[in-house]
Amino acid sequence: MSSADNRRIVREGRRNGGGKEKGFFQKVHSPPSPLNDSLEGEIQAFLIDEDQLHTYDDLTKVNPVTPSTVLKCLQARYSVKVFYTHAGCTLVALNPFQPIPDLYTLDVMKEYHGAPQPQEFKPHIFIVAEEAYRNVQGQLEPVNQSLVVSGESGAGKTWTSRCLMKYYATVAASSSVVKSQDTVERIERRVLDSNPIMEAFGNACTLRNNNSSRFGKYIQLQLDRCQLLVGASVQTYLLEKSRVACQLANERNFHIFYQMMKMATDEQRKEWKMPPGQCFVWLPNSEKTVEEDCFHETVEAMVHLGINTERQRQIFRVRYYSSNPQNPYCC
Ligand SMILES: Nc1ncnc2c1ncn2[C@@H]1O[C@H](COP(=O)(O)OP(=O)(O)OP(=O)(O)O)[C@@H](O)[C@H]1O
Repeated sequence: MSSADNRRIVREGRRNGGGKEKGFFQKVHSPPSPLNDSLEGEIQAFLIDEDQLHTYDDLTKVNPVTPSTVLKCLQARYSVKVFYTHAGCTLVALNPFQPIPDLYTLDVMKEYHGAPQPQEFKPHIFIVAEEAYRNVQGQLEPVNQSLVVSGESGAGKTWTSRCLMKYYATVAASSSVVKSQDTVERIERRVLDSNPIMEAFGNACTLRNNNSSRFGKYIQLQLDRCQLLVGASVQTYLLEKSRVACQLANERNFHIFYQMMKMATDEQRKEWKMPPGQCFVWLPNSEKTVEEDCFHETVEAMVHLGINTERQRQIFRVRYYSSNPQNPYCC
């Protein structure tokens, strides 16, 4: 998918614990008028049927469309563990903040991919993925597709992007094309392996999110005329470089530094001049263990992406200015 001939937007939402107190539902203050009275009446009439609110799988069907009716519907859906809702051509995804294993299995992917009309299934990120995939095959010429994933920090954008990449790495893979089987498999693997690398070098633990992306990314997946994945590229932008030198209290530097510090072999420590137990002022909160402190996974992904040992050594080499006995970077 690339430039914007056809765009769908996935909007991510954090659920703030809900409730008016936290601004999830905000009352609109406006002077009383007959029009406002009748709108208020319509809203009340709509909301009275509380048991039905979760059944609205498209927010355009909500009537009247107001912040309170829309948010009440989303809240009702969330409370029955339904996390996706259409809003016309946009999909609203709420973050469940817990694993929902059955929602993203291979079988579910196959179901959406194989369905004659996937949009008739219940709202899911795989509907968006599948529609874009089908739209690539234009009537005359292939048509580029774009998916925009937006939302506040912690809303689930990284998660959703991973889901989309997994989906395409699965459905755009071919088991029937013998000639390029190896290549295709390698490309799928590489597409997925780009995630742990980008997250190790570009994500950090923040107050809002243990695995917060500190950069934006534009991922391009390239398909051939048979709709098979043949290439991918990632452009990154606006990396929060200042985090290397300076982090907010209770936040951390980029994951990669902690991964190196915690998981390096004796040989690597020697080479990187990083004795065990040494701590650095610019690597605060290293005692906090996050799931992402996984150096082996990063290195394995680098190998799959063709980054050889010598290149890895260049990347990981730590510059250590030992000439200054009062080195400000160590504590
Ligand atoms: N659909 C989901 N199912 C289970 N967990 C989810 C889902 N969406 C998000 N999460 C979890 O919520 C947390 C925050 O999600 P994520 O890192 O994707 O947010 P983000 O929008 O990319 O944030 P940031 O802008 O800070 O990078 C992660 O721990 C992620 O695993």
